[in-house]
Amino acid sequence: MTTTDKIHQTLRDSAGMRWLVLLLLAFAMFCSYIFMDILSPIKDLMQSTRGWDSTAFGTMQGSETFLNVFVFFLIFAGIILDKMGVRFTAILSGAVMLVGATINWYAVTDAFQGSGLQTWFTNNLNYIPGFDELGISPFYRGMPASAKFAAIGFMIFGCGVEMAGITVSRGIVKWFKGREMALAMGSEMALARLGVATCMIFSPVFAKLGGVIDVSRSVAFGVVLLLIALIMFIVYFFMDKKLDEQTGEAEEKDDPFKISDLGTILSSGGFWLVALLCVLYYSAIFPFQKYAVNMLQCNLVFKEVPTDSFWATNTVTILQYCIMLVVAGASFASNFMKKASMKYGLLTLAGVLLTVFCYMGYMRQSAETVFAVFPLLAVGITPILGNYVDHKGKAASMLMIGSMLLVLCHLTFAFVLPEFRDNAVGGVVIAYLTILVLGASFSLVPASLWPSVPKLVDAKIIGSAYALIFWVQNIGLWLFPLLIGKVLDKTNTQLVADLKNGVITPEEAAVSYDYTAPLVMLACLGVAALVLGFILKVVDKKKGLGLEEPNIKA
Ligand SMILES: NCCCC[C@H](NC(=O)[C@@H](N)CC(=O)O)C(=O)O
Repeated sequence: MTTTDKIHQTLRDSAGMRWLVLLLLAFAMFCSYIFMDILSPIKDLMQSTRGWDSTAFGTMQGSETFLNVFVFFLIFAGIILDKMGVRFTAILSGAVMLVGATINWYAVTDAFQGSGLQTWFTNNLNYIPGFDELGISPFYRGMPASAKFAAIGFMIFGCGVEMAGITVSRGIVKWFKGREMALAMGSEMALARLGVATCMIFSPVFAKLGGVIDVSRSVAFGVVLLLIALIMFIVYFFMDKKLDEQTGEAEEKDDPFKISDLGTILSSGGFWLVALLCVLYYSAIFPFQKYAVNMLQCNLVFKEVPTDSFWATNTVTILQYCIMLVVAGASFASNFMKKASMKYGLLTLAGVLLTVFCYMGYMRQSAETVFAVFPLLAVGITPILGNYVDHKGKAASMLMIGSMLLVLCHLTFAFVLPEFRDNAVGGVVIAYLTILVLGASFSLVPASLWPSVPKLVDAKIIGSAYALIFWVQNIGLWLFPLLIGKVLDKTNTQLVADLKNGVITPEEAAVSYDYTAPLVMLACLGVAALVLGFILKVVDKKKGLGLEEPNIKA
């Protein structure tokens, strides 16, 4: 390297620095995905210790998207990102997440119980005029005070986490465009999936620590992680500042963002195709994730598992988590291996571990351990597929294949799985295979969708473009969990009546739903996503959008 080359080298040109930046951003997202689902695995404890029934729990969980969707916070977040730049917005989003999470934590502590605040919330904030009539209010009369206050915190956290999501995406584009951008995004998403698995395993552990139940400990664990996320964003701030000093390109000053830029995004046909594909695809995945364990309970017969000791209940799950870490590491490492034999060796190891993983889930035989395989494939293959997009392209084709697999999986859950209800082995095997294929689909689409956005809009307005896509997507993420619940009740009228009349117990009813109709509804979303994927491929070919082109041109 000559002296001149050295002078022109920026932080971004150093692979080590680039990947350090990715680690900072991805770890912050890992922490925020943990908080996002921190209460999901302890729904039962929220009911027994804080009196949150399913409606209170669901309403509190749903509050996350409220400000983003109905108060258009995500749109403002995009504008802030494009006006103020990545590093300012990263710190702002980290701080907003932390404030929201702290309120959420205080709401579930013992200190809140019996406080003046609890009395006030019990008597006030029963509805939001206008929203209540539409059935979209995050509060209702009779909602426990702690759930109302927690919902306020979760709403604020929701603004921060989605703002962080678009900021991290734009940060990755800034540091990796023209380099390993899809691999970087894939690795970031793989770590986010690991975050979901982490909270599923560790949240109950913290809540039950030392044999004394305290749900606020789980939330406190999440708050501490969000503090670490903020520190990660602060470190990122200084690295990003240094980069701008080196390149002399202050993104937010050189070519300031104007509101009219939003019109430019909205008038792009390619952008709309990707945004609609995103809402259709993610609406068939994230909302399904909330019901998947119950769907398996309703379609398979599981043997009783001892719950008397922590280790009897959790050993297999913790081992599965360790395997997941190894698979993630092997997948990530395989992208950097120069020798093909090493690469295949690591992939074979991942395959063997995957088999062990499935076998343990089968031995443990519970819906949660069977479904635990879902993030595993996504963790393992998202970085590999990202690497493929970087070097070979084919993003539009991957979107189509991913949507096709999604349809196939939902139809298998709807029509094939129920046929194996009395066949313990056959049912579990079909469930595993279908969940694995669904996990592959959940790698194909995200790994190709997000890195395609920078090819459709100008770099200056990429933050607003991501924000608009997230906003459209959030509408689906709010609507479909609600619709699945309503369709379930409407298509299981006998069950609902029997439960009401006391013919069956709530425990029996909970595992006896017929999921055919909601699953067909989700498969229809997949068909619509497939059609859009096909149109996108045709448009890409006609207009030369470059979606099938690799990110790294030799
Ligand atoms: N760099 C990729 C960013 C998108 C990742 C994507 N997450 C979302 O779309 C979130 N808006 C989801 C949510 O709000 O729950 C993902 O695949 O996880």
